[in-house]
Amino acid sequence: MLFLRAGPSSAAVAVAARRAFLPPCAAMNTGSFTVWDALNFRGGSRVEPADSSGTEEAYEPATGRVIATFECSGKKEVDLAVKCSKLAFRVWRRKSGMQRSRVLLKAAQLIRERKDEIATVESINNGKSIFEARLDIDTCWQCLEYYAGLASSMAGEHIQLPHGSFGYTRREPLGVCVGIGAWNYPFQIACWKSAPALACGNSMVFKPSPFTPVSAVLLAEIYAQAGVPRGLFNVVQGGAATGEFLCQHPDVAKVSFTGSVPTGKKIMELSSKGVKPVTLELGGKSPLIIFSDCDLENAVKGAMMANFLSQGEVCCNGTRVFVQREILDKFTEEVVKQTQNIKIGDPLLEDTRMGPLINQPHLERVLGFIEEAKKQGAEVLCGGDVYVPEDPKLKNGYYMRPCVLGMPSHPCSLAFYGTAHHRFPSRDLQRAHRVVAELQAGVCYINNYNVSPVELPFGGYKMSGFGRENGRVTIEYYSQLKTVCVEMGNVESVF
Ligand SMILES: C[N+](C)(C)CCCC=O
Repeated sequence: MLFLRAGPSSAAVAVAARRAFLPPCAAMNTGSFTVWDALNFRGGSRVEPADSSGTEEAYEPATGRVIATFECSGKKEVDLAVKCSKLAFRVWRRKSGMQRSRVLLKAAQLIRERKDEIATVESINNGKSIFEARLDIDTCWQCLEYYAGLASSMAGEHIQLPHGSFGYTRREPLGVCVGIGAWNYPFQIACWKSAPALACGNSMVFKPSPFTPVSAVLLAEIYAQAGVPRGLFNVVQGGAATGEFLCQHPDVAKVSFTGSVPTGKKIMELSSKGVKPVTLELGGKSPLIIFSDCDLENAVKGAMMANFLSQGEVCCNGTRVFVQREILDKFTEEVVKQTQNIKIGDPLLEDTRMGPLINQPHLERVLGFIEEAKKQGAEVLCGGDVYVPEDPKLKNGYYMRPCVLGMPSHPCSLAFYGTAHHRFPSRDLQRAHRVVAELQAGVCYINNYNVSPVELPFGGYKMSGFGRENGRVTIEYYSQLKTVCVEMGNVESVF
């Protein structure tokens, strides 16, 4: 179905006209999926943007096909989305926590019911295996359920003052929040940002990465179906220009971003002009420490989880693996063996465990990192080259064989980037906790890696950002505290 509003740009009209002649439904198969529907969502429906800051194409990484062509939202469209969001906020903020909770629970149930469909879209647009995409979607409905549970727990304090006077605090929502997502976990990021925001009584305008524009609109439809006020959760598509309009908008109260360090800095700079709080969930190149007293089998499994989820395109991956010398050879042998056994291929096949990288430039960048590491003395122990699957429809996909590098003792440019998260397997729990206390990292895993229970706060230290997603603490990042001071006696003026 196609929705148009008055006054779209000529480019948006052109896209809409093209869509009007195309079939309305999309086959959910590798090599044939195409999105004809509008990808912006505003005021409760899919819409073409009112103006444009450029045209983008989204790809299916497995085949290199264009699956969607869309207009990037311009200033006018961003204004309209924020306006809708502001109106919906006025309604939503007055709901009780229990009322908001019921809507979030309904949305969680809808995500569960549509899990396979959402995971399929995610797998096609991102390239990750369907097996993994389903696990991602599980953390999405869990996140909504978790914040539904917390929605009614937002409360203040009562504080007694002398002579019967008193004060109290109210925990209040911020207003229109902006979420800006990354391409590695498109639907998950939209949920991890919107669930706490909405639970606290905020509204949201969400901008997905232009590489993965498709699934956030499904979330918008789900929220609408679950009963949020029209305009509470809007989606604008676009790249840097659209992001800038959002960050600079005077009616935006907060920006939460997941993505690269340079873009995070830019977002912080733009938001600072309006003194807007930001949450930054940025990249990292985290160390993974393997102690010699570990359970080797679990340590190897942990190293695989730390490096190869989502084709290795994960912000908190443990890409620098430090292994105690006594077990280095055995550990390396096992990791190389298991890496070579990873089934690469069509992401929609049930037995595939690794799909293609997100796009051609990214593939070239990763291959370039490997070349650079080799120049610095690293030895390729397996993979690191382009992979061409046998299936002819995948021959233009962005595939690479997963790579294990034996690193020299001196640092490689490949390895040192930022600091996010650490983990190390050890049976000596005293040592584990002692080391954790010394690490400069937002998340530490002991005897596991890259698991994502929504009850636990997630985020980085230092260049990997600040603020947190998930966990109870995130309520504080989507709300503000109002203090009310009540005088029960006469005013004692100093004048
Ligand atoms: C779900 N993971 C694996 C913890 C990744 C979270 C998002 C980071 O890129």
